[in-house]
Amino acid sequence: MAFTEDTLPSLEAWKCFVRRLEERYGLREVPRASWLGAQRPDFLSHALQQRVAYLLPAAVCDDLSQKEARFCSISDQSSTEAKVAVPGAIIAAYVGRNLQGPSGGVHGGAIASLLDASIGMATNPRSDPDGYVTAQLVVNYRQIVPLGSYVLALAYVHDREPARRKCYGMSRLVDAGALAQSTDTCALQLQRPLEAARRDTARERVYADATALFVRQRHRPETHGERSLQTAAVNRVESVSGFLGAQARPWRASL
Ligand SMILES: CCCCCCCCCCCCCCCC(=O)SCCNC(=O)CCNC(=O)[C@H](O)C(C)(C)COP(=O)(O)OP(=O)(O)OC[C@H]1O[C@@H](n2cnc3c(N)ncnc32)[C@H](O)[C@@H]1OP(=O)(O)O
Repeated sequence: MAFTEDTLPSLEAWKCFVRRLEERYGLREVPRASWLGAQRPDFLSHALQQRVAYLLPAAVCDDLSQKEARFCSISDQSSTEAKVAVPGAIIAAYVGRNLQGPSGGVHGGAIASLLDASIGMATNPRSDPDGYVTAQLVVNYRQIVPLGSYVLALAYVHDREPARRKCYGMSRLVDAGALAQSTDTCALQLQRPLEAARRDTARERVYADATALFVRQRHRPETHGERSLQTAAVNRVESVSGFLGAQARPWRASL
């Protein structure tokens, strides 16, 4: 997949999303060297200014099948630092009518997928997006998610046992309110977990939460042809999007 200017989110949408995240959560991140910066100096300078480490816009949204998964990174793949796992992640997503479940709200599988993806993003180092896979995911559905909502999955890693290849994470799916409404669905990997991911805050409605065990694979499945890290990450995002889309269509047809 080629990364052209067209496949990136608009700078305005991104600025707006980051500003609102900062307002709500006091998000402050350390900038990285740039792969993206070479292509989009305006993105990089804004990222450096805002100190946001990483941006990974995804196509986990209403018109999943039409939307292309989009990806960009402001991390330096070759640096040692980039090999360090990120302990936090956020996915902002629009959950539309094509994700309707039997409850009349958003389908539980779509909710589980968002929670899983966010913990996966917090668990996997940028240098190795395929390293850890979900071994166990426990979801508590606390409130129906209304169709047509904007939601945030706030994830963090609370425990790692590298010797035993295990990593435990948690994520909360909360109402994004006005925070994400003017932006594309997107995701960020964070160098520090958000405090809000750890506990309920009075400010936001919690729709669901999940705990997960991720295990580092001993043997990787065969892949066809050589894949760059970027391609692997895009594939990962596409698979989450694809799952949500595939899940949604049969439900819509049967209702
Ligand atoms: C520039 C680029 C940037 C890109 C940056 C983007 C990042 C983008 C990230 C996106 C994130 C997407 C997130 C989606 C993630 C999936 O959806 S992955 C797909 C769903 N998961 C799977 O398909 C996994 C299938 N299962 C398996 O492959 C294997 O069972 C596993 C999980 C690898 C474990 O198998 P194994 O290696 O034989 O494990 P084994 O040695 O028996 O066990 C290791 C340890 O784990 C424990 N364990 C294993 N399984 C379990 C279990 N189910 N329950 C409890 N304990 C277990 C064992 O008890 C053992 O514990 P200790 O004895 O060491 O204490």
